[in-house]
Amino acid sequence: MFTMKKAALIGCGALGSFVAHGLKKILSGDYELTGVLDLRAEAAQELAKECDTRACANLDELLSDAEMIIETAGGEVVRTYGETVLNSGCDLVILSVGALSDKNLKSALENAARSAGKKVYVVNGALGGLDVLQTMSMMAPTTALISITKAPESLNGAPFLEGKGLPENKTVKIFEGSVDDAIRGFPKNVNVAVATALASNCPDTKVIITSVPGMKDNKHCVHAENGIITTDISISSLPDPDNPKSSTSAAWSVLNLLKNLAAPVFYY
Ligand SMILES: NC(=O)C1=CN([C@@H]2O[C@H](COP(=O)(O)OP(=O)(O)OC[C@H]3O[C@@H](n4cnc5c(N)ncnc54)[C@H](OP(=O)(O)O)[C@@H]3O)[C@@H](O)[C@H]2O)C=CC1
Ligand SMILES: O=C([O-])CC(=O)C(=O)O
Repeated sequence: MFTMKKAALIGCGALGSFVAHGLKKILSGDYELTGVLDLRAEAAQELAKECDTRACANLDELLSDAEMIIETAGGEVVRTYGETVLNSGCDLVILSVGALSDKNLKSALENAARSAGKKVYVVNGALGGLDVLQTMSMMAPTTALISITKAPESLNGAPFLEGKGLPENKTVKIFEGSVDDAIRGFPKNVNVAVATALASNCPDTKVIITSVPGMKDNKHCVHAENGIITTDISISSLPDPDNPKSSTSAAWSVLNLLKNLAAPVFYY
């Protein structure tokens, strides 16, 4: 039986705020939001006030009253806090799955989760269909390609672009290469690519990133094959009004995971 769970959140930006409000509005029967933490103390204080919870000053304070930590902050938080969260006896929900492209970090988190008897949950995020990719990889070796298309303002600022702005008047393919190079070059844009590679167990997943001026949606298309199943997953979703790099659907996928964990029937 699922009993009321104490959930706390790291990262009070666009998606974290959406998740915190969603927890209060639609999941308050199953989850209590016990605290929020952000690098910017004022962001945490504002969200805490809006959601009637604690603004915590550090991780220890956040962990002091939590059974689950939801990361909506960025890969660095997964790297620096992940093991501590699990060792403290909390489950960890990860949005910045790009961090798991680091194999050492991934196995350290797996080991910590196993020893603590806790789980790391990787959400579908702005994509979807990770279950299909994982099922395919169980059946047979799977190959995958992901094509990511966004407007220039959703991509500008990525380290790969080295400060250069993308053209506002023409479509440009700006990247074609490996998942590891993609997440290094676009850490806030291609978490979906790392999720694809991990779920399909295809480290050679190819990534294509295209900038399309005037594009309204963030679009993610995965093509995967294993000789038995061929799948095409295509998701277009609106950028978050507070952060055009991120799709609000990614925050919804966190809420949906939490809903599934609390429900008697799990739509996996
Ligand atoms: N899996 C998926 O499909 C998707 C994953 N993502 C991931 O989700 C993350 C959050 O997205 P979004 O909400 O749009 O990003 P935002 O930049 O709007 O919010 C991130 C927040 O986390 C804070 N933060 C950063 N580092 C730390 C830290 N060490 N401790 C506490 N707080 C910290 C930031 O503070 P500050 O502003 O000071 O840096 C900021 O307030 C992205 O970075 C990306 O990695 C996003 C979209 C889809
Ligand atoms: O939200 C999106 O469109 C996808 C994204 O930023 C990511 O995968 O990092």
